[in-house]
Amino acid sequence: TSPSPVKAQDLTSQTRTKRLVYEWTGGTGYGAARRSSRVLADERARQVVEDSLILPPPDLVASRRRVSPRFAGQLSPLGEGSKKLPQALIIGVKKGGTRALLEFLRVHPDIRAVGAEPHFFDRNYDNGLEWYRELMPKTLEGQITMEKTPSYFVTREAPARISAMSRDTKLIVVVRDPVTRAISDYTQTLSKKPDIPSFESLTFKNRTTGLIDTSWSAIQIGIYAKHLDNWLQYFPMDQILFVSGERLISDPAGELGRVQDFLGLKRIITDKHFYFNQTKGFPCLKKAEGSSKPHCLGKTKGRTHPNIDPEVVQRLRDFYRPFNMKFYQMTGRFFGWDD
Ligand SMILES: Nc1ncnc2c1ncn2[C@@H]1O[C@H](COP(=O)(O)OS(=O)(=O)O)[C@@H](OP(=O)(O)O)[C@H]1O
Repeated sequence: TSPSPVKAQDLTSQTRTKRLVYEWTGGTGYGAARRSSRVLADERARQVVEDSLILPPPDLVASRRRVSPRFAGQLSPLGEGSKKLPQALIIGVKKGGTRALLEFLRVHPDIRAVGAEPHFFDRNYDNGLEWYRELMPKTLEGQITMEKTPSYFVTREAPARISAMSRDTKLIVVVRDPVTRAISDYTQTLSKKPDIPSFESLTFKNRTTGLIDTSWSAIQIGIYAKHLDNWLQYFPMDQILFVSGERLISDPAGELGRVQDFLGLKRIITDKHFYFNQTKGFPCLKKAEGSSKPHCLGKTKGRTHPNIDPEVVQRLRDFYRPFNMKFYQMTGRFFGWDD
């Protein structure tokens, strides 16, 4: 089959992204002031990032699939309404707090969301938009359809594909301190594969020189500024909202206020909807969507992290600092990860 227009567009984007990434890694001046061997090592690492950031093409599913029951969304009253493509997406980041945000947003009567992660714009794109639309819950006039798939944020093709669906799609990214995010990511993998090497050994290409292995996805995902560059080729900044993963825990109502404003919704989700569950150690909902009972997220959310060698944590903090600074500059928000 001949390539679709979207794929041709993707290729142009790849070239453009590479050029841009090159320009800003060379031109920001971050690190130029203190050119220690560590900084030089970081520069080398950034070069590696530039080459490896373009993630491998997704494992596209060729055949049209039947919609699985686990995708079944919420029903509108009396099952009325129609299925629409999402107008807003939570695109990342993995382990940022994306499930908490979606569960909290579902409390809003004007939001209808798919529970499972459709992975349409990365793994299932070849299934086509109709397949995607079928996954969505029915909505009434004025309601917003949403889904969350955290891997979109680091998928090279995702911005062009989402823009091809609708240039007006609103994008939400929950970001979290990249060092804690990496440890959280590792903790999740460890829970499934207990025999993997230690976090410390996976972090470095060479522990003696301190060269960080930026090809390890746990590290690469946290280079937010670089991934964001790719999105900015297709979407203006005011169409992307950044939610602080830390604030989502310390002040969920505050962050939900910002999200409701961004989506053009009345601020219905407020402080009254949350309580802090001491046992869970996280905010929970007093009443989940469609229920009268309190609801905390499940056991896979809020895992205990292993202790990581403090020197390795410090090395990672040093590595991420210039990328974080760039990210604060781009988004106009200070996330406070480098205090
Ligand atoms: N209210 C509430 N309850 C439980 N957990 C919360 C909450 N708010 C944010 N978080 C944080 O969400 C982290 C998991 O992020 P994601 O849901 O984005 O993970 S995933 O990418 O979908 O696997 C998860 O990471 P870990 O603590 O490392 O497990 C939590 O820290």
